[in-house]
Amino acid sequence: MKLEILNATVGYVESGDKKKVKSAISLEAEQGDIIALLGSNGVGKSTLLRTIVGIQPLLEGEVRYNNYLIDAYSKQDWSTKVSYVSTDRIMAPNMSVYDIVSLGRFPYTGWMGRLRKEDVVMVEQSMKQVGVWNFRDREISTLSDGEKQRVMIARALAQDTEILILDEPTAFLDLPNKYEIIYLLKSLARKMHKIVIFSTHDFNIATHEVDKLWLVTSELCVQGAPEDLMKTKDIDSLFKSDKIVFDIEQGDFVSVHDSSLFVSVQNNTNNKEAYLLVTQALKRCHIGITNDLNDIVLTIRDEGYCLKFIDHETYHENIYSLCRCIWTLKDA
Ligand SMILES: Nc1ncnc2c1ncn2[C@@H]1O[C@H](COP(=O)(O)OP(=O)(O)OP(=O)(O)O)[C@@H](O)[C@H]1O
Repeated sequence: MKLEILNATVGYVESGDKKKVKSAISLEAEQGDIIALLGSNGVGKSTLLRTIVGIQPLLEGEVRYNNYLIDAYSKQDWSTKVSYVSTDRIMAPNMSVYDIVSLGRFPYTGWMGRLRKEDVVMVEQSMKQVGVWNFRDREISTLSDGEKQRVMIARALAQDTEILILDEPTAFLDLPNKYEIIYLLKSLARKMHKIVIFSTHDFNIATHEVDKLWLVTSELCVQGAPEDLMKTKDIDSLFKSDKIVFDIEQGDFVSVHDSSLFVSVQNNTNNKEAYLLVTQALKRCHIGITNDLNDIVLTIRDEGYCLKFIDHETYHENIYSLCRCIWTLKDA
């Protein structure tokens, strides 16, 4: 199973005119891959995903699946190969979870078709697999965002396709739910050998949880393991800003700033965490860290924090109070 996008241009057609959003897209996905599509706002991620699904026309180039152009597949046939979870709101809020998931069987039954025995098996199996079986009789509008997202994944799973495409499946979810959805998608790729492609703005999830990135920016379109794109520095181009820069040690974008004040930090405790938290707070306050003991000296003690500058010492029970004091020095 291989999906190939070859020198493609994606966009939309307005009053008969082709409006290009992104050109020169060459990417591929293989069976068992979980791929995060990363790119800045408006670069064309959703447009690309909708083009693969067949909702928007491909303007130039080719999209192939198992060597065949996707246009060679009938609409019906393609819907047995690709399922799609969009960001659109569910149009029928009164429908039950069971009925929504059953819609996933449309390529096999037709929109109004009755579910056959094998359809029922697939619908129920999908609900159990993603953990929505217990609310099968609830109206979709009564579910939380995390639960709704699971239902939409169950619907896509019931469609029984080799490729699963999701547009921002973790948007609006809290951290535990984000990770639960990503672990679920990972298991669909690994255990069910599907191709899973999802767009996201969750940089940390994309770089720490997936096998491969499709990185699309206004200048480039590249693919590879997150670390490959860190090595080539392509990842740096994701956000063009003088406020943030990619830090390879942290594996994340960090804010950049010029420090006008420097502090030497002494840790008089055996607690490494205390040191890490203090240095994190100093960075947040845009304070530089130095080894020069002639500067301001901050001593971490078991009972709190001592800040010494010139011949003046202040004591602080917590980091909040310490930071407020440092701010006054910075402003002085
Ligand atoms: N059918 C359409 N009609 C008009 N404009 C469109 C259409 N489809 C896409 N666009 C425009 O194409 C550009 C890319 O949109 P798209 O939603 O693909 O970006 P995106 O990378 O997914 O953005 P985001 O990260 O903000 O979701 C936008 O400027 C959008 O307004």
